[in-house]
Amino acid sequence: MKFNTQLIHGGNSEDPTTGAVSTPIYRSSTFHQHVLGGEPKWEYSRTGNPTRASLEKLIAELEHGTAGFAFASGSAAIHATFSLFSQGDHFVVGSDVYGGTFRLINKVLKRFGLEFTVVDMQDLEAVENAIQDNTVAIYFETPTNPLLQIADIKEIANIAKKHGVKTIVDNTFATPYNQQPLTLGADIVVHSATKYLGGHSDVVAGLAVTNDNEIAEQLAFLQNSIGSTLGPDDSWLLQRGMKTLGARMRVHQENATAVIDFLQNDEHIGKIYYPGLKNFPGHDVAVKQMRNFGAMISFELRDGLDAKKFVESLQLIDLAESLGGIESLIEVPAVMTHGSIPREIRLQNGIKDELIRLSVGIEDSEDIIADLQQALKKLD
Ligand SMILES: Cc1ncc(COP(=O)(O)O)c(C=O)c1O
Ligand SMILES: N[C@@H](CCSC[C@H](N)C(=O)O)C(=O)O
Repeated sequence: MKFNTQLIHGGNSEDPTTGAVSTPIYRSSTFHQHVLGGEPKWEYSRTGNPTRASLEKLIAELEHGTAGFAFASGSAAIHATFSLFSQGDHFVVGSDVYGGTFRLINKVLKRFGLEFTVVDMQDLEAVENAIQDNTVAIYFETPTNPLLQIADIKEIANIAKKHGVKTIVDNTFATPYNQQPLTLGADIVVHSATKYLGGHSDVVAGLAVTNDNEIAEQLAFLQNSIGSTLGPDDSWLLQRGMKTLGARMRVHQENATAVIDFLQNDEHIGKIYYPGLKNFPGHDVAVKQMRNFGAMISFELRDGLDAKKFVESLQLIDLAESLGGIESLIEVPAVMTHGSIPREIRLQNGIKDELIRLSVGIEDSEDIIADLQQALKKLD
């Protein structure tokens, strides 16, 4: 089955009891057991729920994994993934990651004895040099949030394999439509499904996928033990949203291409961060490992222009934290999504105070561009 067909017919596309073509919402916390001490397929909804199971099967299929796990948020999926490891274990992590992931690592996981070395994932030599005797995994986003940096998944996974460590990729920005890290050698993929997968800014959810049976068994255990699972209503809503991922991504892409063209030719715009640009550092790797470049764009205004005035002047594009929804969203990472990273670390990693991040939606591109244009004119 090809990708778009899989989106629609994957998972448990037909309910075994009724034949319903939309997976029913099994809104039951527990399930009747016919014999005492048997091994029922369903026993309790934290352990397993048929609606959630359909979604988990679907994401496993889309990412070419063998098992998928749905969580209450992307952060919960990442937390459960790090919970595979133990006190004293060391990780090499990408220097540009979502602010909440930075916070989880520094304010939570370190307290439980996990150790981290932060590395620019574009520098393969630095990645390999950061591996220690107690390193257990390499964790990174590609493209990254918010600088859109590209890491070479295949090369990093090869380094990881050489040293007997796991590769974990946050695939939120690319989605399995644009990139499938497990096929490039990664061991675990995590998602904030709140973003493109859900696609409509109406659900907070997280997913993890692996193709390693041992990891899958442990993740199932952790998902049940920690208990940060996705409920049946949100599981249904997420799977419903995912059915149109391919169709949405095509329009996101078309619009992003038009917006990039506009930004490149507007006199108010300074540096643009977008892997589709030929002179962008990760462009060649992106061409190699992605179907297309996605619809996340970061940029700076020309020196001296007021980013706050610009984002507050937008009328169609929402000033809001999040991305990947059908509506265009804009934000200033230093103040919003990456505010939990201390300023000096943000600056060290290349996130300037005035950096602007745009999630290009699927409205008519002319309207998105007209809105950007009128807000930029206000800066004259
Ligand atoms: C790349 C990335 N990973 C993980 C997360 C965490 O996801 P969630 O907000 O669903 O917890 C986010 C955003 O929140 C993100 O942008
Ligand atoms: N205020 C929230 C930040 C949410 S950011 C959501 C998303 N990852 C994005 O990058 O837009 C928090 O502090 O957790």
